[in-house]
Amino acid sequence: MGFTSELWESGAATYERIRVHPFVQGLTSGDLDRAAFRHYIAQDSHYLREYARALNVVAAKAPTPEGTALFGEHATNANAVERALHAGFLDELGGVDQPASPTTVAYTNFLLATAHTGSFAEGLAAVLPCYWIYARVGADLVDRSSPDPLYARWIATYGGDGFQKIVDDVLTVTDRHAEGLGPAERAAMLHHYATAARYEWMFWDAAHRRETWPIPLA
Ligand SMILES: Cc1ncc(CN)c(N)n1
Repeated sequence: MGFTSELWESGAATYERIRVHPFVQGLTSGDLDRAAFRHYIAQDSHYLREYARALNVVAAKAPTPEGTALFGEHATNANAVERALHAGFLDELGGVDQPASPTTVAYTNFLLATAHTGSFAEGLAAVLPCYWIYARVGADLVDRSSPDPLYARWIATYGGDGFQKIVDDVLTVTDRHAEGLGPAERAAMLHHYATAARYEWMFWDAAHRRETWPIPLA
């Protein structure tokens, strides 16, 4: 691996905190409160809609036709495949109509702002933790899976070879693109990656706390 190993290092301490977070540990032990999982899935539906938008912006800025096709396809997947998975969960858990939480809004605004205002490299670094951290969490949990069939399904999705292949493709694009970048752009990538990794921790934590807005809309 090339520059992506530096990116991973910039979020490694955050990843360790994600790995031991009670939400993540509760998925594999089966002890996670179903209400927290339901909250997470509902928030993730909001998240994925905006994430797909950010991916489409990254796709538009990609310097090669292959890059444009790859991220465009992933945007479609985030909208279609992952959201269909979530719809299945919500069917079983009971649908929930909740507004995007403060953490969901902050994370998705960060992704969209970085993708729109930054270079291709910057947008790429911002969207990368969403891919990579989920693949790592899935890989860490897949052997133990979960006694809860719903959580086992979630773990199998992100711990499976199909998701890993998607992530490997993005890591290859990232390493290749980073070869031609100077120190300033690499530093910006490290910063955006580490920021998005922290938002990933916050997303699990917000679901665990079932975060809502402290003040309702009037
Ligand atoms: C918050 C979040 N981060 C990552 C993923 C995996 N695509 C997701 N579904 N949700």
